[in-house]
Amino acid sequence: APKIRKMLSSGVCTSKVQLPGKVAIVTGANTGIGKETAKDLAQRGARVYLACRDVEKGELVANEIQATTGNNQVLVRKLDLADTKSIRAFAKDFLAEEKHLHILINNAGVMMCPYSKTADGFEMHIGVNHLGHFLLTHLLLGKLRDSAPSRVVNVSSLAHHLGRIHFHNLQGEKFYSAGLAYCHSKLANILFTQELARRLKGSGVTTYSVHPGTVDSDLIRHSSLMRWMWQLFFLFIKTPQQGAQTSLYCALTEGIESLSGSHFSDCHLAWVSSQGRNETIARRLWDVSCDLLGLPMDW
Ligand SMILES: NC(=O)c1ccc[n+]([C@@H]2O[C@H](COP(=O)([O-])OP(=O)(O)OC[C@H]3O[C@@H](n4cnc5c(N)ncnc54)[C@H](O)[C@@H]3O)[C@@H](O)[C@H]2O)c1
Repeated sequence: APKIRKMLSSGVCTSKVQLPGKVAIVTGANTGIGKETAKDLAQRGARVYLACRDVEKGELVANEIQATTGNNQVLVRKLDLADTKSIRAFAKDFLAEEKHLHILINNAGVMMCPYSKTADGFEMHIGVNHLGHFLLTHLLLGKLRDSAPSRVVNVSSLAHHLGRIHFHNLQGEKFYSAGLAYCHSKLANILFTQELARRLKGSGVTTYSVHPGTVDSDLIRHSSLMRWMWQLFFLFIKTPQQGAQTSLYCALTEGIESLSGSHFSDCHLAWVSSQGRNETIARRLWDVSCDLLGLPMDW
């Protein structure tokens, strides 16, 4: 099965780029796609911060990555994207301890979890997947600008095609479906990427959104239907290492800077839904996100 999976997975990042002296952050790096992304960046010599909710699990993974790559610059820091205090504390400590940030991979995510709220009262999918990463990027942007050329990769999903940004129901106030809440948040990742690219034009900081493929990971833990479908189609499902390739492609490949704001899948440009290409919605989502997080709108 692994051989067949390999054949079916066309997207492979073939970049030979090495990263000595470069600094990267990967959110949700203690499992799945994030762990494999962090491992590859460490293999290339970067100092990699594993930004994890569970520091103990993160330390185990950091030890494993250090042992397999021989890179001891793999560090774990606490980050709970469901709590803006934790996000601010992570950013404050990082900014104090590091001079540079070259690669930010906004990878962490929750999918189809039962209705719940973040510490700040945001619905969990939009709160963690979109608002948490929006705030994190905001807080780290100065460092990214100072370290340019630098990149922000937002891990979205093909599921964004089913997403809609309903501004009157952004937090599931009027109606809620866990499956759709995930799709909406992944659409928000794409709109954020595009608006960020527009605002960062000429700064040397570029940004990309990614669909990693359908990947065997813990993400589907909340849905027995998804687990059943994953088993049925297991030959078509990527390993986490294969799932990391498009994030790596966007973080590393030279010469894609003019494609800042674009969406990628299988290491190629990918189609985005019509809502995902709507500049008016992207601008309004930016403003609403700033409002919810108490941020200035012109960052
Ligand atoms: N697996 C797939 O088929 C698939 C498909 C499309 C998109 N994606 C996206 O890929 C990304 C990675 O998912 P994965 O498949 O590796 O799943 P995963 O569940 O293995 O990884 C998600 C990571 O996010 C972390 N996380 C969750 N809530 C967090 C919080 N509040 N604060 C900090 N970290 C938190 C988890 O601890 C975990 O490390 C997600 O953004 C997901 O939406 C996955």
